[in-house]
Amino acid sequence: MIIAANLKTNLTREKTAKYIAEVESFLSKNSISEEVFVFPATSSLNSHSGAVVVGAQNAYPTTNGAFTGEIGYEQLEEFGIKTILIGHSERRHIIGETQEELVKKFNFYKELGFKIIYCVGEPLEIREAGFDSMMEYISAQYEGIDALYENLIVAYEPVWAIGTGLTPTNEDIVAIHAELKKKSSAPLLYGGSVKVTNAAEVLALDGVDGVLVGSAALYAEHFCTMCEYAQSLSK
Ligand SMILES: O=C[C@H](O)COP(=O)(O)O
Repeated sequence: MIIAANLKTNLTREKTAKYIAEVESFLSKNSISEEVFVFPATSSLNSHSGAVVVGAQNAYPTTNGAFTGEIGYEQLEEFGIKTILIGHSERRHIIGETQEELVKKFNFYKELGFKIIYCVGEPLEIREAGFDSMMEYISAQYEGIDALYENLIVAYEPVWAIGTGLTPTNEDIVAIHAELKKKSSAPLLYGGSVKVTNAAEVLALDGVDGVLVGSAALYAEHFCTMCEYAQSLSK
């Protein structure tokens, strides 16, 4: 299974290094062989070797150049980063990235062979419009994306469940994942208010190949416990 921590705009470089070391040591002591990813803030990226795969939360589709405030492949390559999150709801809805921009980013990092965790998910008003409208909205987020890309992982994250403590019902997660599995056979993660208290339940659901965790992952101990749950449930 796949357990991913998105640290968002949290933790300093020093605290991130400690965090990754703690997770690494836990995985090793407990012989955990699940796929574990950590996405630190850009300023905390660093080279890492071990079981934890460190990825970028974002990067611009360029090797280098005049793109003030952005980083490109050259800055990722320095640290051996070959994994990237694309399409996270905070990038879509807060930063305002369009599908067209995400497609460019996807294609650029795909060409470089990156592992891509591509996020999709609907806001509350779309969810309230019913299942068909919701699936139509999510389908549009697959437009221009190579769903057959061999290094693709998809994360379904309802926008209204992110950082809110709200989650869809288990039945809803299973139903939506079943629909999304028709679009891509890539591993499919669930994200949105996954905590140490519900992670085992979510991980056990049909069609859930792992979780993408934000707030709760900031506690290394909680994140490690989720990795342990994944190991014991491994399917
Ligand atoms: O990338 C992670 C998701 O945005 C989930 O965040 P959350 O666990 O704080 O709800």
